[in-house]
This record gives sequence, structure tokens and C-alpha cells, in this order.
Amino acid sequence: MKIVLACDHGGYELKMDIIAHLKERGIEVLDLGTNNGTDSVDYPKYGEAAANAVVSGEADCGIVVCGTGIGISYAANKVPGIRCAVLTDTFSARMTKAHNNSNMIALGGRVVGKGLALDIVDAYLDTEFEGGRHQKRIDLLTEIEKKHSK
Ligand SMILES: O=C(CO)[C@H](O)[C@H](O)[C@H](O)COP(=O)(O)O
Repeated sequence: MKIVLACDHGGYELKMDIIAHLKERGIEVLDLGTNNGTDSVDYPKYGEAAANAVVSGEADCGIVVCGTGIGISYAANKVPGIRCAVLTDTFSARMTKAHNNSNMIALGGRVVGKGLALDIVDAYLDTEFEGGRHQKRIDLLTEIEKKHSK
């Protein structure tokens, strides 16, 4: 499995904690920046870059981090085919894979601490999509996407 990560300055520290954790788990990581927490950068381009890596198949899924997780999730979700959930708890982390088959998650470096964030990442990665009735609902989401991308 290969996971793409990206962040803005507000998410840099947490992104590096997540990368270290993923490497400990033996997971291959693609880090698309930003590369420090001091220079102010714009989250949309980092969210889009990570999303591109997921939809192209370069990465299996993505984790993006900004101050709140919100702005960078918006950017990722603008890319057709992306389902990116902002997460602050482990129940939602499991559900967003089991029911929504999210292919990206977003975290807030100014919202969740390292311990909770790593639990959220593990809960997301260790849960399987359940399919069935949930696939039908994802297909409906894809239809909305197609309808509005003309
Ligand atoms: O949280 C964010 C977007 O949802 C980003 O981290 C932004 O950078 C944040 O909104 C503004 O942060 P700044 O450090 O004051 O530029």
C-alpha cells in the first residue's frame, strides 16, 4: 500500500508525525509537501496535488492536513473521484471507510493531538469498505459529480 500525504504550514508537524507512524507500520509514503511549518503556503494546491495522486492511481489513498482539515479537504473533494472526510474521532474514521469508502482523509493540525490523530489514521486504514447498500449510495454520489462537471 502507498499513501500520499500533503499539508500546509498549519498541518506540517502533524503530517510528519503521521508519516513516521506510517513508516513504522511498513507503509510506503509519498510526501507532496509542504516541507516546513514556518513558511505560509496555500492549502488548495496541496489538497489538489494529493487528490491527483489518488485518482491517477499513483497512491492507494491520501491523508491531508491543514490547520483545521477543512480547507484542504475542500480542495481534495473538488477533484472528481475523491471522497475526502475531515475526521476528529475514531468512530467516524471507521465509518468513513466502512460506509463511505473514503479514499482520502483530512485532519486538523490545530485541532487534534498526535495521539488521537494516529488512532484516527489506524482506524481508517484498518477498516474495510462493506459494499452492498453503501456502494449504491456511492454510485449516487458519483452521479451527482458527473451531473455537475459538465
Ligand atoms: O485550516 C486551514 C484551512 O482550513 C489552513 O491551515 C489555513 O492555513 C488557515 O485557515 C489559516 O491559517 P494561517 O496560518 O492563519 O494562514
